[in-house]
Amino acid sequence: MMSVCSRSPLKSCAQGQRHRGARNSLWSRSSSSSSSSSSRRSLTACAAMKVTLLPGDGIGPEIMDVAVDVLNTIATKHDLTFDFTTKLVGGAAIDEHGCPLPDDTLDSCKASDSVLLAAIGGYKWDSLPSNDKPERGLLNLRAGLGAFANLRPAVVLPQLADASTLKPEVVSGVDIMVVRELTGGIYFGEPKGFGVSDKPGMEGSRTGYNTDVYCEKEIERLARVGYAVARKRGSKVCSVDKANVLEVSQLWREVAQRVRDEEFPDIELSHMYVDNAAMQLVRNPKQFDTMITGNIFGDILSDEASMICGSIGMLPSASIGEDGPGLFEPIHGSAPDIAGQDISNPLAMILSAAMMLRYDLNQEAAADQIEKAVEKTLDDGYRTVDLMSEGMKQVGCREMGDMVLERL
Ligand SMILES: NC(=O)C1=CN([C@@H]2O[C@H](COP(=O)(O)OP(=O)(O)OC[C@H]3O[C@@H](n4cnc5c(N)ncnc54)[C@H](O)[C@@H]3O)[C@@H](O)[C@H]2O)C=CC1
Ligand SMILES: CC(C)CC(=O)C(=O)O
Ligand SMILES: [Mg+2]
Repeated sequence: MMSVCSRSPLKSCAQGQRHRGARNSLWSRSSSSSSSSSSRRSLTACAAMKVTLLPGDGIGPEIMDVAVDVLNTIATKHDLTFDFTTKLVGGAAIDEHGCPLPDDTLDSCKASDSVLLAAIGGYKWDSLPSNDKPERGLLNLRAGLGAFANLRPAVVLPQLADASTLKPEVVSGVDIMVVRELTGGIYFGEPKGFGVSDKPGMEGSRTGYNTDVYCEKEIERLARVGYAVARKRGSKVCSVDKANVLEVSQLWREVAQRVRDEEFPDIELSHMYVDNAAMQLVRNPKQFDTMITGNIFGDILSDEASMICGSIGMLPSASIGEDGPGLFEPIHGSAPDIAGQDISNPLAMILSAAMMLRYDLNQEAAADQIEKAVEKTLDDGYRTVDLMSEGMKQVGCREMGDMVLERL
């Protein structure tokens, strides 16, 4: 059975012994499996794995609770020890400390082997100035950890081929890895702000502006991750940009092509404009293997890809840099519209914990076991409301978590 995110592109460390910089060398390995020497080494008992937990806002705390239960259960089965520290981020941190990313939170994350985040944001904080919003806390966390590459696997599990709004024959077998640049582009570019227009005919009208900017080094390092990831998959990469209009995309395309030509000649590379990519994802998603793209395009395309898989509540992600702990989070937000009702889907959160075990903590077997338990739960017909279809058994967030725990 295909596992949700089993084709690990990167591995870094044994339990409690982070190997700084190890990811880079491992990116170029041609294969990874649970019998690799690094995985075997990880099975020997060693120090506790320090993990900072960031439940955040909205549905964040309820899905985090479930994921922590899963991690605690898997720890007993694999003789692992977690040292969890829970910290505030986003709206919860604003309410308590007046800022969305307190130093104490970032310091804890940096001192950890890995970071697990649920989601941030909510209506309550929507009218704050941009730099004070929960979302800025998340962006600064990603930047603070140097987590520039965001891996978002969009895999259609056979159990959920009919859960998508698209036809089963269109989505069955889809297995896409979106590699999104995460610490640059328009979410970070300067100048940004509000002003007054001097455009002819619009003089005096308020303006809002942002800057989409990438330097060559940012594109190069993201492209390298994308190609290395692709090597462990179908060796086929589609780089998505808007080079027919944007200078920043023209540079993106040129650099992506150069890195491929100079360092990854075995990779089949194509380029696609983002508007076409959005359309092609719905028309024929199976044409894609690995996509590399900038921050905003990857944000949007991965939400679109999630619906190919049945629900945004299914997609986990790993955000990684050259060094330091990775950040693992579902791709969805805090879903304030359903928060506090115990109806959210915790599977993306659980699968993010599995990605953390595999990518950051080198616990391949434990990650496999969690993913299999998720698939078995779906096999047995349990569905949260976002995935619900005729003949299935509807469960809430907590109960879905319990079903996964029973199958671990
Ligand atoms: N990484 C993060 O923490 C992110 C935070 N946000 C923030 O989240 C807040 C809400 O943003 P939206 O645009 O509504 O995006 P969202 O992803 O929170 O929700 C979009 C839709 O999907 C549903 N949904 C999301 N996750 C679900 C789950 N696990 N189970 C079932 N249904 C789920 C929601 O109920 C909603 O109808 C905003 O404040 C936004 O800035 C948005 C995206 C990512
Ligand atoms: C703060 C946002 C950029 C979060 C988001 O939508 C995402 O990372 O998917
Ligand atoms: Mg998003």
